[in-house]
Amino acid sequence: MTETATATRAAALDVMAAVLDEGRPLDDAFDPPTRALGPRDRAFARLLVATTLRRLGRLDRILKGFLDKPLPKRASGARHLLRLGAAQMLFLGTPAHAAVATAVEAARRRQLHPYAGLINAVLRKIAREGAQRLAEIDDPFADLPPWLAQSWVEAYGPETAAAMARASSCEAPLDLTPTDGDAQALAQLVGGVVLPTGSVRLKASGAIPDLPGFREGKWWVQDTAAAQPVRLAGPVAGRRVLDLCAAPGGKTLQLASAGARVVALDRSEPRLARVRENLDRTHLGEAVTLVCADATTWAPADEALFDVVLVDAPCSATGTVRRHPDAPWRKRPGDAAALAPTQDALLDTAIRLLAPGGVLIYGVCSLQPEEGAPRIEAALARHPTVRRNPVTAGEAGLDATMLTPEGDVRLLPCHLEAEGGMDGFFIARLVRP
Ligand SMILES: C[S@@+](CC[C@H](N)C(=O)[O-])C[C@H]1O[C@@H](n2cnc3c(N)ncnc32)[C@H](O)[C@@H]1O
Repeated sequence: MTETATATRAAALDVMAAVLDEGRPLDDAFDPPTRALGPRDRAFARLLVATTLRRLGRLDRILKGFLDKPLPKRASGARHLLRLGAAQMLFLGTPAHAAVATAVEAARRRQLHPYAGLINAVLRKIAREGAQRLAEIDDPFADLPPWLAQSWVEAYGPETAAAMARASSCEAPLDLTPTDGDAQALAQLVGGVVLPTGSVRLKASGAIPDLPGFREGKWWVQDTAAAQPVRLAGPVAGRRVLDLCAAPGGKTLQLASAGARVVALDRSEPRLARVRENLDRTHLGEAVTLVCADATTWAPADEALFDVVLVDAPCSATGTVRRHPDAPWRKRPGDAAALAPTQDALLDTAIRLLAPGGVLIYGVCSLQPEEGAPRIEAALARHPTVRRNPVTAGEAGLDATMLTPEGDVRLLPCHLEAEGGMDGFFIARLVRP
């Protein structure tokens, strides 16, 4: 077994521990343990951890069946190595002898000697019988924490929730938004397809900066669901637009590229720096003023109101599980409800700063019902100056299955299933007559 193969598994183990034991987001946790690996090993470590997290429920069920008694809490390192080893054999096609040997070596390297024998024995059993056990798991919700699955079943019904769960466990394709608005030309340039919703989709991609047109700023990465809020704002050219939660800037770029004069506000300075980078790369910075402030208390110095206000609110982000497979395991049942006061306060600011005749778009990349329609109902009750402006089928390529009876947009991971799905998103459109 090569030294680098063991180092890659040991690094993957460290990332798993940071995510599952310390609750750190995968994107933050990945870099430090894997920095010393070469690009290929790093890519494999990422694939391995992401696959293990995506299939965690199934892997744990299978492992449980091969353990005589549950592993103690202090053995979490051994548990992660078992999960990683099983994921390699059952989902990544790694030969059994390699998966077992590297797991045992990685255990020794991380001072988990007492568990080396157990890891060896359990992974050998999985090599023999794991595929059969996997085939026997007939549960679409197997890879979601039970509270999350339950919340989807209650909100959407068992059939839709099952389709959402299945779609959420697939890797997300790469969606691009063209800087000049010409999706057909961009699809040709990158070898992608234009979705009914207007984004360009790539089924497979290498490193993003190596794709054609990236360095020239011809596009940015944006899931097609995340591109819908701005598409529903109507014509914005020449209009004064406030993007209240702007970073990292996907929607600010859309607004600027459509000719709006944008104030892009976010409370996080480091995240605003990413908006600046994106604006520089796409040459769209001239039309945008960046503001670092808490949106719930902010007012513009000139006190002028805005024609369009966008609230892409912080949320539990359960609609983005496809690209953040760590998220379900780091979230807790009360997370969505805990964000309601912030979402309400952001809506209050948006309505306070909306000019007569103006449009307000509220969006969250969440599938949790409490972050969607109830926030809008509560805002409408607090502010009789605004009303809903229902979205209709056909707008921005959305079909009737993507709309609620009230005219809000409810995008699900299983929408556009044949094309590879989309993130979950809730969008509401309000106007101040
Ligand atoms: C969902 S993200 C926005 C994504 C962004 N609109 C895009 O399309 O790339 C939510 C953002 O809200 C910001 N945020 C959260 N609370 C805020 C507040 N009280 N004031 C301003 N920004 C806030 C976060 O820093 C985060 O960048």
